[in-house]
Amino acid sequence: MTNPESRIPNPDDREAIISVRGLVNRFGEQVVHENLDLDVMPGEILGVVGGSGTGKSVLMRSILGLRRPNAGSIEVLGADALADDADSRLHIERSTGVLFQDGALFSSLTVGENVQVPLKEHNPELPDSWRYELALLKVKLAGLPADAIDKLPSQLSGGMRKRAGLARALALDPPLLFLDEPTAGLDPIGANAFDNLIRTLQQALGLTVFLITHDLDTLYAICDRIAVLADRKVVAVGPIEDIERLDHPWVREYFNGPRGRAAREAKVGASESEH
Ligand SMILES: Nc1ncnc2c1ncn2[C@@H]1O[C@H](COP(=O)(O)OP(=O)(O)OP(=O)(O)O)[C@@H](O)[C@H]1O
Repeated sequence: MTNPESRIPNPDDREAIISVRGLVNRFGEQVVHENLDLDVMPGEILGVVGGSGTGKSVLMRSILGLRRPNAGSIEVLGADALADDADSRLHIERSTGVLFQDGALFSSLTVGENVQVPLKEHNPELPDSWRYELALLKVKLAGLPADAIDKLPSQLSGGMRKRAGLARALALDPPLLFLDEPTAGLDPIGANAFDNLIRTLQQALGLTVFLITHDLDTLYAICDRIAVLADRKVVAVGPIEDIERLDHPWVREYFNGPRGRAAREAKVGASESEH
């Protein structure tokens, strides 16, 4: 019999920071998720991939409590994400930052005012000058120049708008960050810079990141594990080396197509030049 005290800790024994069990999501006749299970581990960047319409955004919305699933359970940081009580909702809201695909900034507010929205909502007691300073810190953390704080979203480039959205997502210092296709619409250099920013912030702030993407370069460059959505559930989760060998039709086509090969070769080239 194994003495429990002599067991060597296994990283997989860590408790999940997000735990989804038996998730079902339906829209009328359309079944998007059927008994979907997923664990997100603390401190990881989990890349969530899958064909168009496989339910990546619906999964994220369910975890965030923005959509009530038809069945299943979801725990976020130990709280029941589907509970109706205000305390659980507040706990999850305060612990999660979200960057939606289009940045979802208020177009009539400056970048600084956008970043201050969650601060005003959750820390109304803070003096205005402190809120401004905190917003400035987040703007700089997101890699924007300080003068971007007084600009309107329409005065920024697409890449800068994403960074402004990221600054707002970080406003409350959440341990959990959700990113929906963060590099979509960015040119390759901008996308690469954004990947590096996410990795740097994740390491510096100890974030756990749930990242929906179609971008193979992002998967190879910064994701610790990949979750594949197909056939209405998560068909596999693991490091990319394991996922790319998976015998599943969508996975074969995705990872072994010309883009998959190019991303893999770029990763190999990058690790060789590091040594
Ligand atoms: N509010 C809604 N009402 C009806 N159907 C919906 C709703 N939201 C999502 N769906 C459907 O659920 C399915 C999954 O949508 P979802 O946006 O999660 O896909 P996705 O994997 O994120 O796709 P993509 O990669 O194209 O962004 C789609 O077929 C979509 O049409």
